[in-house]
Amino acid sequence: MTQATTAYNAQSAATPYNEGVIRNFVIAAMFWGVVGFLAGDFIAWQLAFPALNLDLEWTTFGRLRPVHTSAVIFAFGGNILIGSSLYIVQRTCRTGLYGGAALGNFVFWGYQAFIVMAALGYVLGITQGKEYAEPEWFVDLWLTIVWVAYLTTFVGTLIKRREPHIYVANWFLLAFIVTIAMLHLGNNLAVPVSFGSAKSYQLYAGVQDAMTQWWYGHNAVGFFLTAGFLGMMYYFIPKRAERPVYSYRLSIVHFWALIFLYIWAGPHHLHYTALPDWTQTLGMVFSVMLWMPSWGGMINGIMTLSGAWEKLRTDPVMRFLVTSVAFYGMSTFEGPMMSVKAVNSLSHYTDWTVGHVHSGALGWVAFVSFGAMYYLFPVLWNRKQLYSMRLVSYHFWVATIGIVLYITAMWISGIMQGLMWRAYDELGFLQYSFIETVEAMHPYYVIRAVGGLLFVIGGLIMAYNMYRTIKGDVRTEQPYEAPEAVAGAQQ
Ligand code: HEM
Ligand code: HEM
Ligand SMILES: [Cu+2]
Repeated sequence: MTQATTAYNAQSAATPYNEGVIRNFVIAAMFWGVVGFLAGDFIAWQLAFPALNLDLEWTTFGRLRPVHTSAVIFAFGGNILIGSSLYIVQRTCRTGLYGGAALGNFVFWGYQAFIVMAALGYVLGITQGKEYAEPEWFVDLWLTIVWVAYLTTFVGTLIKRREPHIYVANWFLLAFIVTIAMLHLGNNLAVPVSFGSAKSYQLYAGVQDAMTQWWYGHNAVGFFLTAGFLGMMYYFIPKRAERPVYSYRLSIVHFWALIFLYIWAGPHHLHYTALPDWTQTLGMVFSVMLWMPSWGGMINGIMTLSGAWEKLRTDPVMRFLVTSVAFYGMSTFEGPMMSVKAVNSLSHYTDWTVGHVHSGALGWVAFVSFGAMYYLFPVLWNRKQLYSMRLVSYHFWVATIGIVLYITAMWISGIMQGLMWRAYDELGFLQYSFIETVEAMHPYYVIRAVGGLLFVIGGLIMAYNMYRTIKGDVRTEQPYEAPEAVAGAQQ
């Protein structure tokens, strides 16, 4: 350990960081992660074998699908985002949480209550039917209160910082918090039928409603699934690699470019709909431009490792972090390509979209979270090291194979689906009936579900490793037995 880090640790030991709250968020992320992955794999098997709908209204694909998407995005992703943002803001500002444990715990329990209310609602059929914004008005109101508390504790901590500079990770995290608040309010303007009723109607109608919904949906990707996780990347990769960010200037340039461009790209979800054509073209153009700042982020993340590439071999936690950035690069190349109208006319409504989603969701969002969580376990529970580096490595490979199976199956089935839908015979009739295209998907749905199963198994390996680390156990193993570089990086 260098002298500088020793000095830093001595100082941080004297600073009252609130870590109990962070520990809760990390445990919750692990728990909801496993729940969300299981739900995802279950609906994947349902698509392959419809009998698994069990003929009960509560267990149909239609009701369980939003349980999956909300569990992985808001419960798993949300908990690790809020948890690590409150960790990062304290460390980089060298001060404790504004509002202390009381406000932090309110945010924690309030957020869990939101998740439970949302999920129960879906299973019971209470939904406003907007993708990624399914919860009804009363759940939305509750989330608004919790989110304001979250914003308060984050900004309050920034304001009372003891470090003059606001580190760039906090810029991304603040952009995430503020923009999600704006999207949530804008997209959920609805009037309940009565105060006793769970049902509400949107203020907008028709194409305005669609545009508002995809302004929201697209920017939920941009600010929940991207900006927030970039904040995590900017903290955990340099920490774990023990090197500074490759280019601080690039981080600032791509920050402003990203937030400016993302907001305009929503119409790429509504190509060839009733949306005015110029709006679709605008969305397409901004999406293609978005490729550049996205790759700026990727380059910055990966190049931070320059001079320390051997860590990819020696440190499986680093492997998670860097692979996640590579997947980020891949999905942000695929996205702009799919935004081009000619490509979208083939990909839209097909499994290609689902494959794109999961290369971003599994490869980027989940992997960067896994890396951050493996970093945090020993730090938050005051352990010298993880229980087992070997298990981290197994998790990495099992999950990576799972992702590859998932996205390659979806590329093939998606493109096949698109081509079959547009195939005409020599008389000008459609060559395939819809059910024939559904039958053709079957083998790929099985492959995807097997890939998903591997991803779930990886999650369970991680949960076990976490449990043993918290208990304070250390597994005797080679070659990862407390290598000095790795143990040092965990301080
Ligand atoms: C075990 C891992 C996973 C499996 C097996 C899985 C499976 C599925 C399935 C079968 C669907 C429905 C696709 C359809 O309607 O045709 C879906 C949708 C979705 N999943 Fe996952 N998923 C997994 C993990 C994740 C994670 C970790 C995230 C996010 C962080 C995620 C985000 C989504 C989203 C956003 C959708 C909606 C996609 C769309 O509407 O195009 N999934 N998932
Ligand atoms: C430059 C970046 C990106 C662009 C331009 C982009 C573009 C697109 C396009 C064109 C679609 C298909 C719309 C359709 O035909 O219905 C799509 C869907 C989607 N993308 Fe991306 N994408 C990008 C990055 C990402 C990343 C990094 C993630 C995940 C972390 C992601 C998550 C999603 C989701 C969840 C959907 C499905 C929405 C739905 O229909 O439910 N995207 N994206
Ligand atoms: Cu989009």
